[in-house]
Amino acid sequence: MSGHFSALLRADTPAQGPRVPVSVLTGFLGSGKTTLLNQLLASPDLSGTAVIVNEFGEAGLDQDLLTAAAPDDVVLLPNGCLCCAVRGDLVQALGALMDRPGQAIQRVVIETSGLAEPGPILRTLLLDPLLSTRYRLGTVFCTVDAVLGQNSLAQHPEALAQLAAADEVLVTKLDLITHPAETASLLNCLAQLNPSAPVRQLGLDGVELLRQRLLAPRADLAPPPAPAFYHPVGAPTASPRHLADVQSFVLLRDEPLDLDGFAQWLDMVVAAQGEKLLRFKGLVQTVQSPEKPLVVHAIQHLFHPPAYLPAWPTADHRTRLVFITRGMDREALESTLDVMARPRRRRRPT
Ligand SMILES: Nc1nc2c(ncn2[C@@H]2O[C@H](COP(=O)(O)OP(=O)(O)OP(=O)(O)O)[C@@H](O)[C@H]2O)c(=O)[nH]1
Repeated sequence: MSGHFSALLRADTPAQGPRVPVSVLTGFLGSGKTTLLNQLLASPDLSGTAVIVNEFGEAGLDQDLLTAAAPDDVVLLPNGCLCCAVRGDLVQALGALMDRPGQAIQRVVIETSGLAEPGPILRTLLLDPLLSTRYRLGTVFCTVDAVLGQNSLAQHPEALAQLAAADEVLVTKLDLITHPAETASLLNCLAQLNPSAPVRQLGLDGVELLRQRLLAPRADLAPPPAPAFYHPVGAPTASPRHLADVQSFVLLRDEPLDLDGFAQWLDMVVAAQGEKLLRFKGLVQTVQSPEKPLVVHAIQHLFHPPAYLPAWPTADHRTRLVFITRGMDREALESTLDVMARPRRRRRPT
């Protein structure tokens, strides 16, 4: 039986056992969601946690970067933003998780895309007749980057919507702040924009606190009335209005890239078009270390230190460079990458 009517019929059946909490981890592009989840999932007492990862773009990398999770416990919903194109997929994924054989799911964490507006996702979780008999909303966490967060809130309405939806705000990357005064203005801004959400400045104890919240989420709540930023029930929600000028694409390369050439190319890209770059992440196969993928992250114009994974997470060893941009020229990126990062041929001695 499938379809809307049968879903409603099944929803009349009393729920079997307690409902599984679904926490939502949102936060703007590159604010540290995957990093945080990896730290959390390394904890043995969080086994039984299923993770639904949504990425904006044609090819996600987060499932490969979530190294601490058991592969079967990660469901990837690529190619869109959970609040728009793939909401039906979310309902389906949650349904399938509940029905799957093996160890029962204890909790679910949804990592939204960094461009998702969480309101419609929360509405789906709370109001979908089938889901609400089996799942309940846990905590909505929002990560905010201590360095770039204030700028993102000012520039990107998606970041504001994410903050507004949060039950708890998690400030990440405090280690990159040299003077505590630098965060004062951000904290003030967060308190004004969402006064009801406690702000946690994430250090090691912050992750521990989060672990506790996932193990013992708040009590089973009746669905609250829809806040103003939710779409009214029945209204069309599929229009990705906020994403109209955002493009995502992935550059794939079968051949290993020259590391120095790749680094120069990336520097050039950021120098020339950095203001159009929202997010870049890549798994790179280099000529110098083909067996270990180099993980590269840039958030807007800011690079994080690149790191090598000990091994490729899957059999796919191709270089994958994921861009999320507002108006970057893909063709120019493709052609300059090929010129600058092409493996250098050794000259034969004459
Ligand atoms: N120094 C520092 N770097 C961090 C911290 N948290 C995350 N990062 C780095 O920030 C970059 C982006 O982190 P991710 O965890 O991928 O961010 P994300 O929010 O999942 O990114 P999207 O999925 O693209 O939205 C990576 O290079 C991380 O290593 C932190 O607390 N301190």
